[in-house]
Amino acid sequence: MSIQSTKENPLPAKLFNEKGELQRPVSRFRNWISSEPGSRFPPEKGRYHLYVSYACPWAHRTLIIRKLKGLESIISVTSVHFHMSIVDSWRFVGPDESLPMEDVTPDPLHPEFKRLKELYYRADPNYTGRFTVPVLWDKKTESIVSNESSEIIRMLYTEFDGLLSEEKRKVDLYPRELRGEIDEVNGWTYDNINNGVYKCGLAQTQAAYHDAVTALFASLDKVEQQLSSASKDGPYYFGAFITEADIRLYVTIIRFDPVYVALFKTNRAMIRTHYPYIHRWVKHLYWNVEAFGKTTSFEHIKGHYFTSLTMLNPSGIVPEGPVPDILGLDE
Ligand SMILES: N[C@@H](CCC(=O)N[C@@H](CS)C(=O)NCC(=O)O)C(=O)O
Repeated sequence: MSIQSTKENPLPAKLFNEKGELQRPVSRFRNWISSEPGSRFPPEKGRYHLYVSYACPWAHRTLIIRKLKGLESIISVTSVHFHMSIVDSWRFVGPDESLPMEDVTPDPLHPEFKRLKELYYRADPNYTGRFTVPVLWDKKTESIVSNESSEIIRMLYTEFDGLLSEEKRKVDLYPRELRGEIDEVNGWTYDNINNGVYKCGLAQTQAAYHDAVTALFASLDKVEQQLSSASKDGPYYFGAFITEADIRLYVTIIRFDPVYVALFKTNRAMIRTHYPYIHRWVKHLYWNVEAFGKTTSFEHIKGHYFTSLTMLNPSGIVPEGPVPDILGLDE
């Protein structure tokens, strides 16, 4: 069976395989900021700008690291409006629009730009891919360093360390002794959880949905197990300190009950009722660790998914529940 792009499913047909399963395209701009001598993109204060959406889980990763590493005064940020057009992608807010959260402004570098796609065309007039966030922009060469979040976060871990305080330099989110485990966890977390929820929501056949939702909940069970055994050493995925595994998982789990359960039909269970260890872990990060809580906006998150993915929610109505979006630490 081949999947066609239709009014009901306006996403391009090439995003799906013949089984109706979502195939996320690979990112096109894959340069690295590097402190190596002679590097094309050396770390410099004020040179780079991150374009994000507070709604987007991939962009959310970069916002968390920027705060954890204390890069706020080194890398500036702009968030787009939470509404994403399926055809034209993200837009900047207008000068008179006011949305929650910091840095939701017109493009400060190109005030004439209305949409994120103009940035992509500035970097490459022949660009043909999707216009995704995050984008790490180089002000000096007016080009995109990278639009792949998994690589942007790793640049931010170490490449700016020469500009940071001793305390921030010590923040190590990818410690040598855990790299093997983190990479192993990343593989199935990405396939079955981060991208897995999208595979559930955008599946074009019952079988594709069933396979995705089964893999998703089997992986959540595995995470629950891990957090239960790590909890004797501390509140994080590997116990005592935050690593990349916490960041990659958080951005999906924080959106799970408020969005994915309803919109993506991941409703075999909710985190708050069925996964006590995951629930405790996510509440701790949200309430106690600023880099997580202060970069999370339920207005952007709910507004985005329920009004943008109109093929799943044609009325664009944003559900009021669950109430509250996240429970308190002792609830
Ligand atoms: N591989 C990319 C994926 C980013 C991505 O898919 N972002 C979505 C938002 S959650 C997007 O901007 N989509 C716009 C579009 O497809 O038009 C990354 O991790 O950086």
